Amino acid sequence: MKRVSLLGSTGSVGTQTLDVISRYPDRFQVEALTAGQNWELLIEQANRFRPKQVSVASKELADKIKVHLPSGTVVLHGEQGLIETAANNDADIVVTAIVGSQGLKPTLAAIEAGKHIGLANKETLVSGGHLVSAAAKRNNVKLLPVDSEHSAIFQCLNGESLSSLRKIVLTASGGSFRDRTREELKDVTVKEALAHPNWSMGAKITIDSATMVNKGLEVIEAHWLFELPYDRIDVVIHPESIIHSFVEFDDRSMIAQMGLPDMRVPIQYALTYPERLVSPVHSLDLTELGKLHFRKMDFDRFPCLRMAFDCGKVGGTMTAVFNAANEVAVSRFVAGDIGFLDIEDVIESAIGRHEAAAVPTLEQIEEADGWARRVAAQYGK
Ligand SMILES: NC(=O)C1=CN([C@@H]2O[C@H](COP(=O)(O)OP(=O)(O)OC[C@H]3O[C@@H](n4cnc5c(N)ncnc54)[C@H](OP(=O)(O)O)[C@@H]3O)[C@@H](O)[C@H]2O)C=CC1
Ligand SMILES: CC(=O)[C@@H](O)[C@H](O)COP(=O)(O)O
Ligand SMILES: [Mn+2]
Repeated sequence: MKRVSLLGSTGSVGTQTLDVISRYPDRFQVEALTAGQNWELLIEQANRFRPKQVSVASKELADKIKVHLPSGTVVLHGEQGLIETAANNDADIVVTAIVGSQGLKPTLAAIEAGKHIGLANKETLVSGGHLVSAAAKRNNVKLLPVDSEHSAIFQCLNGESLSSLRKIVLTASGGSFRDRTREELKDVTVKEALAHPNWSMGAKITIDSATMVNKGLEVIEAHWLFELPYDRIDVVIHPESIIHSFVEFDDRSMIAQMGLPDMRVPIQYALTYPERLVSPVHSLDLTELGKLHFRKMDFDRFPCLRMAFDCGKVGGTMTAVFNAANEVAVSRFVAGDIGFLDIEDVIESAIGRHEAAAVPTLEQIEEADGWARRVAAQYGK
């Protein structure tokens, strides 16, 4: 029986993780669940999966839900609640399905407590990749990728010698606006940005996909997960999201992982690795599909991806600044406060003014993150 703590159980990855878990009641036990604001769904989940701990964003919400939970379920809240549910229980694996750099501290706490990580929260590695990577090694903890591209690469590298790996190639759908020119992006709406062509996901990552920030975060995530320099990480546009990523070896063999775009596949693989269990996801019929398409990445059309590569190469606190500025910019865009193209200007204004600290401590990362949030909040005011 594998015991699972799930941070962000009410979100897109969180609910799909519970869907996977519910199909294998003899294999999984839910140890802890956490939500932000969606207390009603959390109550439903807690009564179904009977975790020992739950956590919500605030004390107010914790007080509100107490009476609706199974007896014996401990209710926590805030940052400390996330850290407790990540580290202070009997979980074997913590699935980080929470959004944003707030995932960093609980992830580090889980690793220090010796728990394996099913890593969906890419912002964690973008903000503090070197800390997470070092802690995982020190504690002999596995970082099992949930992000579809990284799961794909992880699967392609199964049993392979990393010394003969030439490069990895992340595929990018191009997001909601992939066929629009920059001129046509000026007045796009939040509703249009939220209409991803292939994946149904939370709002923040869907906007990130449209700006290509998502691929930028994924490049940095891949740098830490697979310990590769940035010049051995490529990105190509693949509009169908059928090939989830691929790798090339020294002998020029390429191995790709493919399947219909459904997050339950990488989620399940992270939970059951190295086993492969039956999944409810439909088979991919390549004859029905007929063709797959690939295009060179256009860094002028998608400047956020160029910025992500540049920040990754600078390293230190620069990637945390990139991430934090983007988080604020996306919230402001969704709130109708700035336009779609302002997102890249917000990021540029923060990274352009930041003096990166190399090999930062957690405190330095938090400081840089907070600074970038203030700069991004002030943009245009
Ligand atoms: N969705 C996808 O298919 C994929 C997502 N990812 C990554 O996985 C992560 C989650 O994405 P996704 O599921 O789409 O996001 P969602 O927005 O759907 O879900 C986010 C989750 O985080 C919780 N949360 C938000 N703020 C807080 C807070 N202050 N305190 C505690 N919990 C909080 C939300 O709670 P509530 O809703 O209750 O407020 C919710 O459970 C992201 O890092 C994303 O980049 C990676 C690959 C694919
Ligand atoms: C499902 C998943 O892993 C997302 O990160 C997805 O890949 C977004 O797609 P694009 O960023 O390629 O549009
Ligand atoms: Mn992805």
